[in-house]
Amino acid sequence: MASAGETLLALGGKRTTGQSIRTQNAMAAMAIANVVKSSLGPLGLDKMMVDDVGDVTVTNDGATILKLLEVEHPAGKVLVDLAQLQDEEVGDGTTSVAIIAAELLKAANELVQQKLHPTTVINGYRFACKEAVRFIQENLALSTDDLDRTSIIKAAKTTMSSKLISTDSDFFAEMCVEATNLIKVTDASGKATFPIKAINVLKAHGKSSRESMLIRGYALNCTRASEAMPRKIAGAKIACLDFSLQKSKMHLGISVVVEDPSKLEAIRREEMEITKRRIEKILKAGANVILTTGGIDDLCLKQFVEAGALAVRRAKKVDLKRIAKATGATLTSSLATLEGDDEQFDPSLLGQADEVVQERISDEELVLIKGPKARTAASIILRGANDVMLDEMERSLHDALCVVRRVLESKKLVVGGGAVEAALNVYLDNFATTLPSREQLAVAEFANALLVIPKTLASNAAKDSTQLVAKLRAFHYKSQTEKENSHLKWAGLDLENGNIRDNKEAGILEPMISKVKCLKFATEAAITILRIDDLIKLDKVEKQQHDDECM
Ligand SMILES: Nc1ncnc2c1ncn2[C@@H]1O[C@H](COP(=O)(O)OP(=O)(O)OP(=O)(O)O)[C@@H](O)[C@H]1O
Repeated sequence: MASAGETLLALGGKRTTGQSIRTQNAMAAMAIANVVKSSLGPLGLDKMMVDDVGDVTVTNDGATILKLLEVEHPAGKVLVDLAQLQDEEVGDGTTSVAIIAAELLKAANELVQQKLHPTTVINGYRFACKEAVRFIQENLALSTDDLDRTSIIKAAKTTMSSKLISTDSDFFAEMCVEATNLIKVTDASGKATFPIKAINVLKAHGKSSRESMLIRGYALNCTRASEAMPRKIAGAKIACLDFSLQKSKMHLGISVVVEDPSKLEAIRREEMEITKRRIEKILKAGANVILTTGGIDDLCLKQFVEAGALAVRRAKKVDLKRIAKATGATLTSSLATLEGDDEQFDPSLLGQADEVVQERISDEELVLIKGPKARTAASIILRGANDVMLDEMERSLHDALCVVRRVLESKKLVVGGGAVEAALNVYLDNFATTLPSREQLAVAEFANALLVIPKTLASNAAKDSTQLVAKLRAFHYKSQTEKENSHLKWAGLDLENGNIRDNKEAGILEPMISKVKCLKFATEAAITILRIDDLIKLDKVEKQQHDDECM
């Protein structure tokens, strides 16, 4: 039987409308946010996820937790997508965005229950979000002049404070800032960008995380194909190939009928000759380092050894793409020319680097491409006890790299530890009273919903959240109403001591873009779900019945 708000469809399915669907969606969003809530902040805890084949993931990253949850509820899925979006756009703040969105939705649902039209709530939320972003940009952002290397390191440390590597955050923050600076690219207009995908992160079992290292250059987790090849090549000319240098075989489905048995040997020889000729062409173009995604036959290795070249087989395609970008090479998938005649390998396809060398780093042999000509490159080798730990270290490092990049690109920071949320709460609360329309209620609820962040941070740190947040609001009220106390706008939570402190001085800094995007995305997601007032769910077609019909 259908429950209240649900009607049965003639087609075979269910339709849920009005308040019932709104409450259902808000509850689903809250359920999802509650999963990640306890992982927020420096004293938040980790989650252990075990998938259907028994793979274990231990993480504190909101986006990863939500991705692994396999949420089925449509409104819940919006929240999962929201966290992914924040992850892609900013890299950090994924837990916060899910929590704020769920809180906004809960508040909106209550307003609608009090007979405020959803459209009014939506307008109020949009208005409040716009005003909040403006307030952050004008009053809460730390200007470019205050930014130096230490501030960037502090921002990286803040994002790592909640992660597994928090105890070594000084060490890793330095490493992230150095690595990001290494891959700086300045375009023609003089604008600097930091494509952090160019940083290759390798993971190696064993030793402690402190023994992780940064390498200037691209580290390829492969060794040279033969011991007879040189270990080091200076003035490297690099060919990046996406095909095998093995005995060439006929394509599948092609058959050659040979009537004369003596011709068989000739065919075999020619098969080998084709590859030999290819290698000759590559070497003739000037290549002395050959990297390929495919295999290299032992017979062909001889040619490389004789030419004094260094060849690497079975490299990952993604690595070769990055090496090609860094050295100015072109990843070549065949030697065929457009004219269709004989195969060619043009010297312009080669990339250049100061040196390519095989070195023993930690316990492994790696091929390093040092001083690439087109762009600089950086690699980080992570050390850790086991896979689970290394994976989480990689995720945390990724978050920190994203934060460093954002700070370097936008050059704006805000203070963390609930400072921004509390300041916005006080400001929007006052701002709401100046609005003579119904939207006033929605703006006030928006302001209240933001307090979920300091409240959760405090309760995760086992502190009295009600008292702490009240104290924090009082500080921010003073900062906004008394000119001589304006420095109190940097007041945030001191979670270790359960107090309020100047978080700017304490070095709890976050990129401004992370907060701004977090607010914008959370508001948009809440609005998307709030707009729904009808859910039509069709019944699944019974497979058994379908099979019977087919028989
Ligand atoms: N030392 C600190 N003292 C007080 N608050 C802190 C401290 N370090 C971080 N925070 C706060 O913790 C929150 C960030 O927590 P966390 O890193 O767990 O979540 P997230 O960044 O939202 O999501 P994720 O890291 O999972 O993508 C921010 O609000 C930040 O201001």
